[in-house]
Amino acid sequence: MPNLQVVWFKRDLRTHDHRPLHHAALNGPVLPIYIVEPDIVAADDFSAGHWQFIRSSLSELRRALADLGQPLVVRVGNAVDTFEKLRSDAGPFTLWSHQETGNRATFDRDIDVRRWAATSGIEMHECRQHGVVRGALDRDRWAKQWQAFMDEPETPAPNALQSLPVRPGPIPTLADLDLPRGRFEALQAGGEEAAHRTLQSFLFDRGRRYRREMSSPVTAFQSCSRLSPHLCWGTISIRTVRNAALNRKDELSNRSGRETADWRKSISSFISRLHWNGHFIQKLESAPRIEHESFIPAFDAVRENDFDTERYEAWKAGETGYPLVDACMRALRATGYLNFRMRAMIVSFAAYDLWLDWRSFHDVLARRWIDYEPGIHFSQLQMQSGTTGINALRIYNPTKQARDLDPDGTFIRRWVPELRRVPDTYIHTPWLAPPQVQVRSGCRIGKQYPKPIVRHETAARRARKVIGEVRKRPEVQQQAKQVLDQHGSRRHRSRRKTTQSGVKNHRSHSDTSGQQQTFEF
Ligand SMILES: Cc1cc2nc3c(=O)[nH]c(=O)nc-3n(C[C@H](O)[C@H](O)[C@H](O)COP(=O)(O)OP(=O)(O)OC[C@H]3O[C@@H](n4cnc5c(N)ncnc54)[C@H](O)[C@@H]3O)c2cc1C
Repeated sequence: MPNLQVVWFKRDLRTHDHRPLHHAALNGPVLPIYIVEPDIVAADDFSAGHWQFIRSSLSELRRALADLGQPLVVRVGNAVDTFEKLRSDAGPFTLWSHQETGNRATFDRDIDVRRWAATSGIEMHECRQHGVVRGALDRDRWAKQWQAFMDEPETPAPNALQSLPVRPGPIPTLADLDLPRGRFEALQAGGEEAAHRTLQSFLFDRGRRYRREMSSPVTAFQSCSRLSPHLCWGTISIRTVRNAALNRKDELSNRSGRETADWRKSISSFISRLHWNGHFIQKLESAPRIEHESFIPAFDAVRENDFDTERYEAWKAGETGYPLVDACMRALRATGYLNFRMRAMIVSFAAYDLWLDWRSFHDVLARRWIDYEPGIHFSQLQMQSGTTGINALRIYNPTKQARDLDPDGTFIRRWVPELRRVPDTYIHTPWLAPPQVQVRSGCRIGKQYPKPIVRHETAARRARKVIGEVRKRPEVQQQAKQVLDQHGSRRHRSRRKTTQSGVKNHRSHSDTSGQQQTFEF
């Protein structure tokens, strides 16, 4: 009897383009397993929303694998203990999984599993995912390596799996895991089928105006791909998404007309963002310390003693008095989603206007993003908080963002019902509405809706000064050069310009739509 092949599913809940599954099936009977790890579920960065998405994905994966012959097995417990029990029950096996670039807990867990495998006679194979490069990294060649990885053929799901005498085990509910029901209203559905439907509807229906509409919260929920939770929990591979986008681009190349031109630009913008996915995850892979420490450690001292509970709670609850910030925080809580620009704005507001350390609020966002991808999350939080040392400071003015991106207050009124009847003139600055207007619209400032908890202009001026001074220090400039060498994108080098601190920096540039700035570093 050939050796048992165990496929360990983690953030890769699919059958198509799943190399561990494909290779395992070529080598013997396959036991597909997902391990629910209580320590990881109980951590500050895990939420009921995540579990809802994962759970629906697991149910579908179980059905898909059952159709092939062997349903997904689910166990609750520590990974090493689970594998050790399997070894003592079933004898030695070969273990297959994807490499994972996760948080510290999963990083340590993977080290433990590797160590256990090495000392237990278990052959273990970890396949690449996301185009991230493990081990020694030459950033100059990274883009080429990413490209080569993406150009490799997609692997099909196996035709059939041998049925094994093993109890599948229940997939725990939220209650089983002691996870409080979130206040979600419209969470995206998990599963491989939903991922493919989402991809198709974006490429052939919703995505035409993506390039122009990606930054406004009014349009982004519909016009952006919405593939992020699927990419982050692996219900579709980034290679499959990229190939589908490239095919669509080819198909459009033979056509003309305005609509086609819109489509072409949108698909090109989308493809470049897929590249960023790996680019950002690579930073955490290369420097796991950025989960707990700023890229430039000197920035850790800048805000760490200034935590203000009242400000933090107001931001978290969507009660800051700035309508677009509050609408975003509430929309995120209800849907698990925000588009890039709004994510950047709420972080900028927390970090600069409220002067909160990114480490003090990262977990709220991690729990709320349904697409929590640690590599992107930590890199972006730090970029938007000014702690990388190499990016131009971008302090978003929340009132200007609101006027530009939600001019008539559609999004604000949807998520901040207190402001529903406030006239257009005051929807972005309700605190300026005369008392009689406040009474008429049923929204008195300080009663039904708070007055702004900080003055943006004053806070932004102070933040720019403090961060600018730190950046001028010679040791910080030295560290910034190292950060750029280790993590900086090698694309668009010619666009870099020298900043006031002397550090080579990326100039932020806009899509021709003038909407979303591209932030690569
Ligand atoms: C503070 C902050 C935290 C973020 N945290 C996450 C996170 O935890 N998980 C996550 O997937 N994205 C994160 N992003 C990046 C980005 O906002 C989301 O990828 C995007 O909004 C997801 O929506 P979409 O799939 O509709 O995106 P689309 O615009 O349709 O993009 C398609 C895909 O490209 C990738 N992508 C797009 N923009 C970026 C970017 N700026 N950086 C890296 N990859 C990108 C994502 O995989 C995304 O799903 C964060 C951004 C900020 C500012």
